[in-house]
Parts: sequence; structure tokens; C-alpha cells
Amino acid sequence: MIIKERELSRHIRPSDYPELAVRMCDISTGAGADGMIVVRQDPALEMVFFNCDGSRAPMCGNGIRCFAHFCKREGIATEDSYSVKTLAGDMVVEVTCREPFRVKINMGKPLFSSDDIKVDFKGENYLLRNLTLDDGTDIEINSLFMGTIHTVVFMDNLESADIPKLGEEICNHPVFKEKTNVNFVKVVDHETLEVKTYERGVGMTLACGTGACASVLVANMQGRCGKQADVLLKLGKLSISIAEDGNVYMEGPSVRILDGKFY
Ligand SMILES: N[C@H](CCC[C@H](N)C(=O)O)C(=O)O
Repeated sequence: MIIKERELSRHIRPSDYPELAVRMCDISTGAGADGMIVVRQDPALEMVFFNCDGSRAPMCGNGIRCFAHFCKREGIATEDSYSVKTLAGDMVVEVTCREPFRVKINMGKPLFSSDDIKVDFKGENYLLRNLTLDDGTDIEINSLFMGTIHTVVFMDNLESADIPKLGEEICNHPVFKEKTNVNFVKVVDHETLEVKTYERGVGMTLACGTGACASVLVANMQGRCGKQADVLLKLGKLSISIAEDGNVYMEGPSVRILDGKFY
């Protein structure tokens, strides 16, 4: 869900955005969405993103494709390539097709330090670590910051596993001081991954752009896929590529569903 900050009632202040996100995203009494984006135009073009529980997230991969689509339709961005400020840094947008709308985003580079993912650990990164679950079993996880905090879990049985339950447990595990988004990844072949994501502040989602990037990155580091891979999500497909300089690119669509007035 996307709103223009300039068109908001003067009674609504930035401190009200978390509550507005909860109300607008509510499936019963609002429009129903995973998150709310405020388009800020001053002093620079900025995407201000909230999860449907009202928490702020630094970045949203799906959101920025919708943001770019919205800015094009509304005449806010007239160029095909421009930069968007986010809490995870400036993202570079490049419209690859106007109708149907497709866009490629430079999502930046992954970060691996304990400070980036808010986990206490020694060593260079938090990849290939064992996490002990409530039932005493260990699960191998890989955590990193790719626009936001992500954990990647490789799994062959995406269909039979209780992903919502497992996702919720990992997301809220005390090791993650600011929680984590959790991506369950099945390697289909060297160019294709299937990903299901449980999101912090949301729950199960139909698609997660930053999660798709995190999944390809970790899969590539472990030799499970190449530097370019398609990510199959419940609702669509994203193309992810890792450039020589380490920047990660995400390419995919955005589709307008409705325009409206929220009271
Ligand atoms: N759905 C988003 C990510 C939202 C992340 C958010 N749930 C958090 O970090 O709190 C995406 O497409 O990249």
C-alpha cells in the first residue's frame, strides 16, 4: 500500500505512521496488505516503509518495485533511472519495461557483521550456524543483512515442513535481538531457487524481494547456484544477479491492484 506524504491530511504526523500502517493494512477493516509505504519527496525521494504490525523496516524489495511503479504513474519520477533513499542506504532504480511494468533495482551489498544483524557472535559472519529449536533439534541457519535482517535455511521438503511454525520460532529466537526475516529455500537447479518467507512484523508472505536476494547470495556462496538465478515465489518470479563488484540486483514486476481513498 502506497501513500504520498504530501497528500496526507495535515493532522497526520510521521509519529502517526505506525498506527496508520496497522489500520490500512488490516485485512478486515482496512485494505489488506503486508506493509505501507510513504512516498517522501522532500528533501529527496525516499521510501519510508512499515510492516503491517506498525514496525519500521529499513528496506523492502517488493515495496521498492511498487514504489517505482507508483512514482512513474504519478509523475513523481520522470526518468527511467534514479536513486531512492531508504534506511538501508540509497537504492538505484532502473525501469526495464513500462507496460507491463518491470524494474531492476541495485539493492546494494550484503553485510555480515554482528552489528548489522544484531546477533552476538565471534568470527566473520553468522553463516552455517546451528540454532537449537524448542524441541531440542538443531537447524542450520545463515544470517546476513541484505536490505534488512535475513536468515536463510536450505530445505528440500518445502511442501511437507511446517514453515509458518518454524518461521515464527526462528524469527523470534532470542539469539536475534531485533528478530529476523526467515527464508526457506529449496534449490531447484543451479539457476533456480524456490523460496518461502516468514517475515518479521508480518508472518508468512507471498513474496519477499530482499529475501530472494539474500537466498541467492547465500546459495551462491555455498556453491548451490550461480551468480544469476530465478527465484520462484508463491506469487511470481524474481531474477536476482550478483555483480562482479558485489552489488546485488533484483529484477521483477509490479502490478497495480487498486486506487482509493482511506478514511
Ligand atoms: N517484504 C520485504 C521485506 C520486508 C522486511 C520486513 N518484514 C522487516 O525487515 O521487518 C521485501 O520484499 O523485501
